[in-house]
Amino acid sequence: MAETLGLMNGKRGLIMGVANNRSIAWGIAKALADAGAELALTYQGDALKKRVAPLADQLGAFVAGHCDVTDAESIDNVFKALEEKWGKIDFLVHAVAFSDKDELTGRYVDTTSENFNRTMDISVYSLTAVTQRAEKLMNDGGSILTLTYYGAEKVMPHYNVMGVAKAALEASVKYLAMDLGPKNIRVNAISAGPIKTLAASGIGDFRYILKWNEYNAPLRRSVTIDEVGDSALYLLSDMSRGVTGEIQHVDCGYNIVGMKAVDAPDISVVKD
Ligand SMILES: NC(=O)c1ccc[n+]([C@@H]2O[C@H](COP(=O)([O-])OP(=O)(O)OC[C@H]3O[C@@H](n4cnc5c(N)ncnc54)[C@H](O)[C@@H]3O)[C@@H](O)[C@H]2O)c1
Repeated sequence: MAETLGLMNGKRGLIMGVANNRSIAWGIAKALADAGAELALTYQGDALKKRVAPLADQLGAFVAGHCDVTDAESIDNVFKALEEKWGKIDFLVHAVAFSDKDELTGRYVDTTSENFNRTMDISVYSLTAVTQRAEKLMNDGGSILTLTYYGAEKVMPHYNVMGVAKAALEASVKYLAMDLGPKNIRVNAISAGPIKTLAASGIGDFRYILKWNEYNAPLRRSVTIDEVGDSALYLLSDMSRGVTGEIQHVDCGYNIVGMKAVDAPDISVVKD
Protein backbone atom coordinates (compact mmCIF):
# COMPACT_ATOMS: atom_id res chain seq x y z
CA MET A 1 0.00 0.00 0.00
CA ALA A 2 1.24 3.52 -0.80
CA GLU A 3 2.28 5.86 2.03
CA THR A 4 -0.71 8.16 2.62
CA LEU A 5 -0.48 9.15 6.28
CA GLY A 6 -3.00 11.78 7.25
CA LEU A 7 -4.40 12.60 3.79
CA MET A 8 -7.98 11.97 5.00
CA ASN A 9 -7.60 13.29 8.57
CA GLY A 10 -10.86 14.91 9.68
CA LYS A 11 -12.89 13.41 6.83
CA ARG A 12 -15.87 11.13 7.37
CA GLY A 13 -17.83 9.09 4.91
CA LEU A 14 -19.97 6.12 3.98
CA ILE A 15 -18.87 3.03 2.08
CA MET A 16 -21.61 0.89 0.55
CA GLY A 17 -20.82 -2.50 -0.96
CA VAL A 18 -18.57 -4.41 1.42
CA ALA A 19 -19.66 -8.05 1.23
CA ASN A 20 -16.41 -9.68 2.43
CA ASN A 21 -12.65 -9.12 2.48
CA ARG A 22 -12.42 -9.65 -1.29
CA SER A 23 -14.83 -6.79 -2.08
CA ILE A 24 -13.48 -3.78 -3.97
CA ALA A 25 -15.27 -1.65 -1.35
CA TRP A 26 -13.08 -3.32 1.30
CA GLY A 27 -9.91 -2.36 -0.59
CA ILE A 28 -11.21 1.21 -0.66
CA ALA A 29 -12.16 1.13 3.03
CA LYS A 30 -8.67 -0.01 4.03
CA ALA A 31 -6.96 2.70 1.97
CA LEU A 32 -9.22 5.42 3.42
CA ALA A 33 -8.79 4.21 7.02
CA ASP A 34 -5.01 4.06 6.57
CA ALA A 35 -5.11 7.67 5.41
CA GLY A 36 -6.99 8.74 8.56
CA ALA A 37 -10.64 8.79 7.42
CA GLU A 38 -13.50 7.88 9.75
CA LEU A 39 -15.75 5.36 8.05
CA ALA A 40 -19.28 4.06 8.14
CA LEU A 41 -20.23 0.80 6.41
CA THR A 42 -23.58 -0.66 5.42
CA TYR A 43 -24.44 -4.30 4.85
CA GLN A 44 -27.14 -5.91 2.73
CA GLY A 45 -29.13 -8.30 4.91
CA ASP A 46 -28.28 -10.40 7.98
CA ALA A 47 -26.15 -12.92 6.07
CA LEU A 48 -23.67 -10.17 5.16
CA LYS A 49 -23.94 -8.45 8.55
CA LYS A 50 -21.96 -11.35 10.04
CA ARG A 51 -19.14 -10.68 7.58
CA VAL A 52 -19.24 -6.89 7.59
CA ALA A 53 -19.38 -6.33 11.40
CA PRO A 54 -15.93 -7.87 12.12
CA LEU A 55 -14.44 -6.03 9.13
CA ALA A 56 -15.85 -2.75 10.44
CA ASP A 57 -14.27 -3.55 13.82
CA GLN A 58 -10.87 -3.97 12.17
CA LEU A 59 -11.02 -0.37 10.92
CA GLY A 60 -12.89 1.12 13.87
CA ALA A 61 -15.75 1.88 11.44
CA PHE A 62 -19.35 2.69 12.39
CA VAL A 63 -21.88 0.14 11.14
CA ALA A 64 -24.65 2.34 9.76
CA GLY A 65 -27.04 -0.58 9.32
CA HIS A 66 -28.75 -2.69 6.71
CA CYS A 67 -29.23 -1.13 3.31
CA ASP A 68 -30.95 -2.68 0.33
CA VAL A 69 -30.99 -0.05 -2.39
CA THR A 70 -34.32 -1.33 -3.70
CA ASP A 71 -35.86 -0.31 -0.36
CA ALA A 72 -35.94 3.51 -0.05
CA GLU A 73 -36.72 3.33 3.66
CA SER A 74 -33.53 1.37 4.35
CA ILE A 75 -31.51 4.04 2.48
CA ASP A 76 -33.22 6.80 4.49
CA ASN A 77 -32.46 4.99 7.76
CA VAL A 78 -28.76 4.80 6.95
CA PHE A 79 -28.51 8.52 6.17
CA LYS A 80 -30.55 9.33 9.29
CA ALA A 81 -28.06 7.32 11.35
CA LEU A 82 -25.17 9.23 9.73
CA GLU A 83 -26.82 12.59 10.38
CA GLU A 84 -27.34 11.70 14.03
CA LYS A 85 -23.77 10.46 14.44
CA TRP A 86 -21.78 13.01 12.45
CA GLY A 87 -24.16 15.77 11.24
CA LYS A 88 -22.39 15.85 7.85
CA ILE A 89 -20.30 13.62 5.60
CA ASP A 90 -17.39 14.34 3.26
CA PHE A 91 -17.46 11.32 0.94
CA LEU A 92 -19.57 8.43 -0.29
CA VAL A 93 -18.50 5.20 -2.02
CA HIS A 94 -21.12 3.35 -4.05
CA ALA A 95 -19.82 -0.15 -4.89
CA VAL A 96 -23.14 -1.84 -5.53
CA ALA A 97 -24.33 -3.87 -8.52
CA PHE A 98 -26.54 -6.84 -9.22
CA SER A 99 -27.96 -8.83 -12.12
CA ASP A 100 -29.43 -12.32 -12.38
CA LYS A 101 -26.46 -14.58 -13.09
CA ASP A 102 -28.55 -16.65 -15.51
CA GLU A 103 -28.45 -13.59 -17.79
CA LEU A 104 -24.71 -12.93 -17.34
CA THR A 105 -24.02 -15.69 -19.80
CA GLY A 106 -25.02 -16.23 -23.41
CA ARG A 107 -26.61 -13.48 -25.50
CA TYR A 108 -27.60 -9.94 -24.44
CA VAL A 109 -30.55 -10.08 -26.80
CA ASP A 110 -32.21 -12.66 -24.52
CA THR A 111 -32.36 -10.28 -21.51
CA THR A 112 -35.78 -10.27 -19.82
CA SER A 113 -37.62 -7.08 -19.02
CA GLU A 114 -37.77 -8.04 -15.34
CA ASN A 115 -34.01 -8.55 -15.01
CA PHE A 116 -33.25 -5.50 -17.17
CA ASN A 117 -35.28 -3.27 -14.84
CA ARG A 118 -33.93 -4.85 -11.66
CA THR A 119 -30.33 -4.56 -12.89
CA MET A 120 -30.88 -0.89 -13.76
CA ASP A 121 -32.58 -0.16 -10.45
CA ILE A 122 -29.87 -1.75 -8.27
CA SER A 123 -26.80 -0.96 -10.36
CA VAL A 124 -27.68 2.44 -11.85
CA TYR A 125 -30.56 4.28 -10.17
CA SER A 126 -29.17 3.50 -6.71
CA LEU A 127 -26.27 5.91 -7.33
CA THR A 128 -28.76 8.72 -7.89
CA ALA A 129 -30.86 7.61 -4.90
CA VAL A 130 -27.90 7.69 -2.50
CA THR A 131 -26.53 10.91 -4.03
CA GLN A 132 -29.86 12.64 -3.29
CA ARG A 133 -29.43 11.78 0.40
CA ALA A 134 -25.69 12.46 0.49
CA GLU A 135 -26.12 15.94 -1.03
CA LYS A 136 -28.08 17.01 2.06
CA LEU A 137 -25.24 15.91 4.36
CA MET A 138 -22.39 17.27 2.21
CA ASN A 139 -22.89 20.86 3.31
CA ASP A 140 -19.17 21.55 3.10
CA GLY A 141 -18.57 20.01 -0.35
CA GLY A 142 -17.82 16.34 -0.89
CA SER A 143 -16.71 13.53 -3.14
CA ILE A 144 -18.82 10.66 -4.44
CA LEU A 145 -17.33 7.61 -6.14
CA THR A 146 -18.88 4.65 -7.96
CA LEU A 147 -17.43 1.56 -9.63
CA THR A 148 -17.79 0.72 -13.29
CA TYR A 149 -16.24 -1.66 -15.83
CA TYR A 150 -14.89 -1.54 -19.40
CA GLY A 151 -17.95 -3.57 -20.50
CA ALA A 152 -19.73 -0.18 -20.54
CA GLU A 153 -17.53 0.94 -23.45
CA LYS A 154 -16.90 -2.24 -25.43
CA VAL A 155 -18.72 -5.53 -25.72
CA MET A 156 -17.27 -8.08 -23.30
CA PRO A 157 -18.29 -11.75 -23.28
CA HIS A 158 -21.29 -12.46 -21.01
CA TYR A 159 -21.34 -8.98 -19.44
CA ASN A 160 -24.61 -8.33 -21.31
CA VAL A 161 -27.18 -6.24 -19.41
CA MET A 162 -24.53 -5.26 -16.86
CA GLY A 163 -22.60 -3.56 -19.68
CA VAL A 164 -25.70 -1.59 -20.60
CA ALA A 165 -26.18 -0.73 -16.91
CA LYS A 166 -22.56 0.42 -16.52
CA ALA A 167 -22.92 2.64 -19.62
CA ALA A 168 -25.95 4.25 -17.95
CA LEU A 169 -24.05 4.50 -14.66
CA GLU A 170 -21.17 6.32 -16.38
CA ALA A 171 -23.62 8.77 -17.97
CA SER A 172 -25.24 9.26 -14.53
CA VAL A 173 -21.83 10.18 -13.09
CA LYS A 174 -21.55 13.01 -15.63
CA TYR A 175 -25.09 14.34 -15.06
CA LEU A 176 -24.70 14.17 -11.27
CA ALA A 177 -21.30 15.90 -11.50
CA MET A 178 -22.93 18.79 -13.39
CA ASP A 179 -25.83 19.09 -10.95
CA LEU A 180 -23.70 19.01 -7.80
CA GLY A 181 -20.62 20.88 -9.03
CA PRO A 182 -21.92 24.29 -7.83
CA LYS A 183 -22.00 22.86 -4.28
CA ASN A 184 -18.40 21.63 -4.63
CA ILE A 185 -19.61 18.03 -4.57
CA ARG A 186 -17.62 15.95 -7.05
CA VAL A 187 -18.83 12.72 -8.66
CA ASN A 188 -16.41 10.28 -10.30
CA ALA A 189 -16.10 6.61 -11.20
CA ILE A 190 -13.30 4.09 -11.22
CA SER A 191 -13.42 1.63 -14.09
CA ALA A 192 -11.69 -1.31 -12.42
CA GLY A 193 -10.12 -4.22 -14.28
CA PRO A 194 -11.53 -7.68 -13.52
CA ILE A 195 -11.03 -8.87 -9.91
CA LYS A 196 -12.24 -12.16 -8.44
CA THR A 197 -15.05 -11.09 -6.08
CA LEU A 198 -18.45 -12.47 -5.13
CA ALA A 199 -20.20 -10.34 -7.78
CA ALA A 200 -17.64 -11.25 -10.47
CA SER A 201 -18.15 -14.97 -9.84
CA GLY A 202 -21.66 -14.58 -11.31
CA ILE A 203 -20.25 -13.58 -14.71
CA GLY A 204 -19.92 -16.38 -17.27
CA ASP A 205 -16.34 -17.58 -18.03
CA PHE A 206 -14.94 -15.03 -15.57
CA ARG A 207 -11.66 -16.94 -15.16
CA TYR A 208 -11.09 -16.68 -18.90
CA ILE A 209 -11.74 -12.92 -18.85
CA LEU A 210 -9.34 -12.52 -15.90
CA LYS A 211 -6.58 -14.56 -17.61
CA TRP A 212 -7.04 -12.69 -20.88
CA ASN A 213 -6.56 -9.40 -19.03
CA GLU A 214 -3.49 -10.72 -17.22
CA TYR A 215 -1.83 -11.74 -20.48
CA ASN A 216 -2.78 -8.69 -22.52
CA ALA A 217 -2.82 -5.64 -20.19
CA PRO A 218 0.28 -3.40 -20.54
CA LEU A 219 1.29 -4.25 -16.95
CA ARG A 220 0.78 -8.00 -17.75
CA ARG A 221 -1.22 -8.67 -14.60
CA SER A 222 -4.63 -7.93 -13.14
CA VAL A 223 -5.34 -5.11 -10.70
CA THR A 224 -5.84 -5.68 -6.94
CA ILE A 225 -8.44 -4.26 -4.55
CA ASP A 226 -5.62 -2.42 -2.75
CA GLU A 227 -4.63 -0.68 -5.98
CA VAL A 228 -8.24 0.32 -6.64
CA GLY A 229 -8.34 1.50 -3.01
CA ASP A 230 -5.34 3.79 -3.49
CA SER A 231 -6.82 5.31 -6.66
CA ALA A 232 -10.12 5.77 -4.82
CA LEU A 233 -8.22 7.59 -2.09
CA TYR A 234 -7.02 10.11 -4.69
CA LEU A 235 -10.55 10.65 -6.02
CA LEU A 236 -12.06 10.96 -2.51
CA SER A 237 -9.38 13.27 -1.13
CA ASP A 238 -8.60 16.91 -1.84
CA MET A 239 -5.75 15.74 -4.11
CA SER A 240 -8.38 15.44 -6.88
CA ARG A 241 -10.23 18.66 -5.98
CA GLY A 242 -10.17 19.80 -9.61
CA VAL A 243 -11.57 16.50 -10.96
CA THR A 244 -15.25 15.66 -11.46
CA GLY A 245 -17.38 13.68 -13.93
CA GLU A 246 -14.31 11.53 -14.62
CA ILE A 247 -14.21 7.81 -15.44
CA GLN A 248 -10.75 6.75 -14.20
CA HIS A 249 -9.50 3.40 -15.52
CA VAL A 250 -7.64 1.38 -12.88
CA ASP A 251 -7.08 -1.73 -14.93
CA CYS A 252 -3.32 -2.18 -15.45
CA GLY A 253 -3.86 -0.30 -18.73
CA TYR A 254 -6.07 -2.91 -20.41
CA ASN A 255 -8.43 -0.29 -21.91
CA ILE A 256 -5.76 1.08 -24.26
CA VAL A 257 -5.09 -2.26 -25.95
CA GLY A 258 -6.43 -2.96 -29.44
CA MET A 259 -5.54 -6.63 -29.91
CA LYS A 260 -3.89 -9.64 -28.31
CA ALA A 261 -0.28 -9.02 -27.25
CA VAL A 262 2.20 -10.89 -29.48
CA ASP A 263 3.77 -12.48 -26.39
CA ALA A 264 0.39 -13.55 -24.90
CA PRO A 265 -0.34 -17.26 -25.12
CA ASP A 266 -3.47 -18.44 -26.91
CA ILE A 267 -5.93 -19.47 -24.23
CA SER A 268 -9.33 -21.06 -24.32
CA VAL A 269 -12.24 -21.11 -21.91
CA VAL A 270 -11.68 -23.48 -18.99
CA LYS A 271 -14.86 -24.74 -17.35
CA ASP A 272 -14.80 -25.21 -13.56
N1 LIG B 1 -14.98 -7.48 -9.58
C1 LIG B 1 -14.78 -6.92 -10.77
O1 LIG B 1 -14.17 -7.51 -11.66
C2 LIG B 1 -15.32 -5.52 -11.03
C3 LIG B 1 -14.75 -4.77 -12.06
C4 LIG B 1 -15.24 -3.49 -12.31
C5 LIG B 1 -16.27 -2.99 -11.53
N2 LIG B 1 -16.81 -3.75 -10.52
C6 LIG B 1 -17.90 -3.18 -9.72
O2 LIG B 1 -17.45 -3.00 -8.39
C7 LIG B 1 -18.59 -2.93 -7.55
C8 LIG B 1 -18.37 -3.82 -6.33
O3 LIG B 1 -18.39 -5.18 -6.73
P1 LIG B 1 -17.32 -6.27 -6.26
O4 LIG B 1 -16.72 -6.85 -7.48
O5 LIG B 1 -16.46 -5.73 -5.20
O6 LIG B 1 -18.25 -7.44 -5.68
P2 LIG B 1 -18.90 -7.71 -4.25
O7 LIG B 1 -19.81 -8.88 -4.45
O8 LIG B 1 -17.87 -7.83 -3.20
O9 LIG B 1 -19.75 -6.40 -3.97
C9 LIG B 1 -21.02 -6.15 -4.56
C10 LIG B 1 -21.84 -5.46 -3.49
O10 LIG B 1 -23.11 -5.07 -4.02
C11 LIG B 1 -24.03 -5.19 -2.95
N3 LIG B 1 -25.41 -5.23 -3.44
C12 LIG B 1 -25.94 -6.01 -4.42
N4 LIG B 1 -27.27 -5.79 -4.50
C13 LIG B 1 -27.57 -4.85 -3.55
C14 LIG B 1 -28.77 -4.20 -3.12
N5 LIG B 1 -29.95 -4.49 -3.67
N6 LIG B 1 -28.69 -3.30 -2.11
C15 LIG B 1 -27.50 -2.99 -1.53
N7 LIG B 1 -26.34 -3.57 -1.88
C16 LIG B 1 -26.38 -4.48 -2.88
C17 LIG B 1 -23.64 -6.51 -2.29
O11 LIG B 1 -24.18 -6.58 -0.99
C18 LIG B 1 -22.13 -6.40 -2.30
O12 LIG B 1 -21.66 -5.82 -1.11
C19 LIG B 1 -19.80 -3.30 -8.41
O13 LIG B 1 -20.41 -2.11 -8.87
C20 LIG B 1 -19.13 -4.02 -9.57
O14 LIG B 1 -19.93 -4.00 -10.74
C21 LIG B 1 -16.34 -5.01 -10.25
